[in-house]
Amino acid sequence: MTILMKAPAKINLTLDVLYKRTDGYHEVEMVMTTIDLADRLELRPRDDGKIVIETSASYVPADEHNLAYKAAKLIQERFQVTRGVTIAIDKRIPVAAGLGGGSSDAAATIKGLNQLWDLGLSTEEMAVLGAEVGSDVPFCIYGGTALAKGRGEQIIPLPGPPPFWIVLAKPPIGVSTAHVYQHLDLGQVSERPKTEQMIQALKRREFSLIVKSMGNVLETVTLKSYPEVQHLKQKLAQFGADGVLMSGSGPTVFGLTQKESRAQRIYNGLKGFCQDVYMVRSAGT
Ligand SMILES: C[C@@](CO)(OP(=O)(O)O)[C@H](O)COP(=O)(O)OP(=O)(O)OC[C@H]1O[C@@H](n2ccc(N)nc2=O)[C@H](O)[C@@H]1O
Ligand SMILES: Nc1ncnc2c1ncn2[C@@H]1O[C@H](COP(=O)(O)OP(=O)(O)O)[C@@H](O)[C@H]1O
Repeated sequence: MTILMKAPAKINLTLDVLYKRTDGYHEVEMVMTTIDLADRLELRPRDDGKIVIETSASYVPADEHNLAYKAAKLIQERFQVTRGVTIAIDKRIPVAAGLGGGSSDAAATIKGLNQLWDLGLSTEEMAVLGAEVGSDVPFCIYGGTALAKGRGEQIIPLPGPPPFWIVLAKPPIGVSTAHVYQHLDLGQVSERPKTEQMIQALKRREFSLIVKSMGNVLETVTLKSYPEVQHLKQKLAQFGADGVLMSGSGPTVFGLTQKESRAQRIYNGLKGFCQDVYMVRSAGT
């Protein structure tokens, strides 16, 4: 039996950091939603007990550093599984971009192996396992739209937003999440995202209020280090995006609009300034 899984990317509609914890992580409050840009995973059973990663992208590790490998290894050990698996990853989500691609591959692996190895795990149990692989993995297990708290692993599902288009632009740099958190100075943050207002906006399915509530405190680090990220934000706004923000630790920025024709105009405009531009639908319902 071969299992096929879709591993979608996320964007952060809000990302607030409350304080730095004694364990080195940061206490966060963030609203995340799934978008229609996804890696494809094929999970093929192996009799030799090995975990083998095959990937189309040369810049993604094909060894034990791959988050899908880590997820499979964790499950093998935790449930004393003697069977192996080949995980073929068709990489479509930009890497080290703030879109959670690796986390989503790990989540898809956990869900896929739950089927392939008949583990009978609930969503909650899979999310707890996922948190051992990375802070964003539990959200990817649930998918949809959710408030994430703690270091990101505590998931409170939220109603999905009304449909909208997202234009993503990724400058040709990779940003390390650890580096961005390390250099965050909460004293420098003057504007916080309106998390509670975002939750209300989602409950009321009010696009204009969603746009007004967006914010990401990690922009204070990434925009300072990489002026091109700020430049792309300005271009997204200039070409007509209603809400513009950096996703996660960056460097990908996104613009939202409800009109397909406007999204197309923004996409065409951005193409003149940036090689990596995507136009996708929201998928967080
Ligand atoms: C910033 C966010 C927003 O969604 O996403 P990305 O930009 O990576 O997509 C997440 O908080 C990223 O989650 P994830 O990428 O899973 O992080 P992890 O692997 O758990 O941690 C990587 C490193 O980031 C720092 N870290 C992460 C989460 C957190 N709440 N506080 C932290 O300080 C720690 O230094 C940690 O060693
Ligand atoms: N399956 C995977 N897909 C992408 N990157 C991966 C994967 N496994 C491990 N990585 C590593 O994780 C790092 C972060 O990748 P990614 O999850 O794409 O970042 P982000 O969460 O910022 O979008 C990269 O430097 C990459 O080398």
